[in-house]
Amino acid sequence: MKYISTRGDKTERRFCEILLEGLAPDGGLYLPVTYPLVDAATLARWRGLPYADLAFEILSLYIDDIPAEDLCAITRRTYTAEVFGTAEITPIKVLEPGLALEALSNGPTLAFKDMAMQLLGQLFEYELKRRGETLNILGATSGDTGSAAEYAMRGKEGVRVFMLSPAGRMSPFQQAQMFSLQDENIHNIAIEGVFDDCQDIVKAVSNDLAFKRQHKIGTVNSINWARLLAQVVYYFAGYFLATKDGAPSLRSASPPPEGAAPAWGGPAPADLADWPKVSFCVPSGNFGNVCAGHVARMMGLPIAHLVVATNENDVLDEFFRSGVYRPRGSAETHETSSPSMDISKASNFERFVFDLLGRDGARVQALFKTALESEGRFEISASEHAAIAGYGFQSGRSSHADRLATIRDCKARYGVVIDTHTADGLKVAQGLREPGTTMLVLETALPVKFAATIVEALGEEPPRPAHLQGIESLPKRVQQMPADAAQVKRYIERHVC
Ligand SMILES: N[C@@H](CCOP(=O)(O)O)C(=O)O
Repeated sequence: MKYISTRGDKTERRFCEILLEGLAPDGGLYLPVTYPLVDAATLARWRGLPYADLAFEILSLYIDDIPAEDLCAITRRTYTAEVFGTAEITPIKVLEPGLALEALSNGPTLAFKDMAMQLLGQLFEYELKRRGETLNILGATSGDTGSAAEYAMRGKEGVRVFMLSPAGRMSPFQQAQMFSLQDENIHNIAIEGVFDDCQDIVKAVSNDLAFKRQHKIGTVNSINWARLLAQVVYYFAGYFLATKDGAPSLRSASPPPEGAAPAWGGPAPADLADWPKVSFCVPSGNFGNVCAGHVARMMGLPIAHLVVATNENDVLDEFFRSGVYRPRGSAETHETSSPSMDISKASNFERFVFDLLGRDGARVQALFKTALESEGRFEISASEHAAIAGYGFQSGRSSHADRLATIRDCKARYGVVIDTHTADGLKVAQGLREPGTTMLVLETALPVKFAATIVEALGEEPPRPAHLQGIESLPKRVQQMPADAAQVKRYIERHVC
């Protein structure tokens, strides 16, 4: 499989190249030239696989520059019951018939980010060793990516992490998870600003190609295709678990009708037409998680709807309702009780718009660079807006009051305590359920990461794993600085060999 940029550079690159490169040189994001389509026979075969082997099958469709036996060993090393708590890796918790949570937060840092980051740690280590190179990872986090990346990369040979986070805006638990790490190769930088300022710095540094090459800068955010690819796997796993008892009889595979699909993939092959459909509701900030669902759907996984759930920072909900994309500035970005989604410029949104606009890189460049820089907004045409329905997207927003009510209701009705982001997802999902279609809400994190809001909702502390007792009082290792890419670059220069 080869990869191209969303901004018009059609140079085709291979997986390991873009794994280390992150952002494309023209400032765009990488996507595969086509989405490989799965048919009924393939889905039927995959249904019974352990998670690690399912990951291997899916990754193999996109990675042709790592030998199969090495890739298989990597996925088997990554997705183990020891690391993710259960043999299923992403079990589902049925709340009531037709409504379930997909548990994604049983990894080392108690958030769904571990699902991809543990794999990235293995892939980086493998590829760097093979090349005899080192990598300096520059990342941005609103709370969960940072700790997942640091836990996955700590102690890894040849890898250093520089993680930018918005000063004072993450929960005390999230800050403690990151800042208590004392490893030499981990650098925490608290930026005086919001997450978008951190992400802008990552992009500014990555777009300085001379600096990027000289200091071997890579990224672990979902702007890196490898992150998304790893996340595609749990849509398939969730689908199989949700349809375990309702699998249809299988027919022999037949190719999709000619002309039914755009050149880069989708819709589902005809032989999947009578497979049950599942909808996914995805709490969304940087649009990476739900963009992985878009990729799964383009591959033919029978997904009815991909529901984008935002918090009070509702730029994406506004876009899906109106066709207007108007990212907010720092002053307009609300500090909420689901802080990991306090994001107003969702990076991966560009990937979806690239597909929506017929993969017209020049148009994407005109919208995401020219229009956003000059006018701070863009609007797609009415027919383009109407076309969104064909991609299965729906959206909704949640507020602090909704979050509290949903956490209380979920505990009272189902005996399940959920975190604030998952509550945003469940709230939006409840408003968009359809009879006969199971809705899976993707769990974002465990409630202990946002204890103050859980106490506000339920009057009780959420359960905390024994090894994380007292984490907030450990010594902290963090450097604070203004939102200034030049200062971050100087810091990196001083700390790389
Ligand atoms: N919600 C994220 C923000 C970064 O998103 P990513 O998926 O691009 O890494 C966080 O918790 O840090």
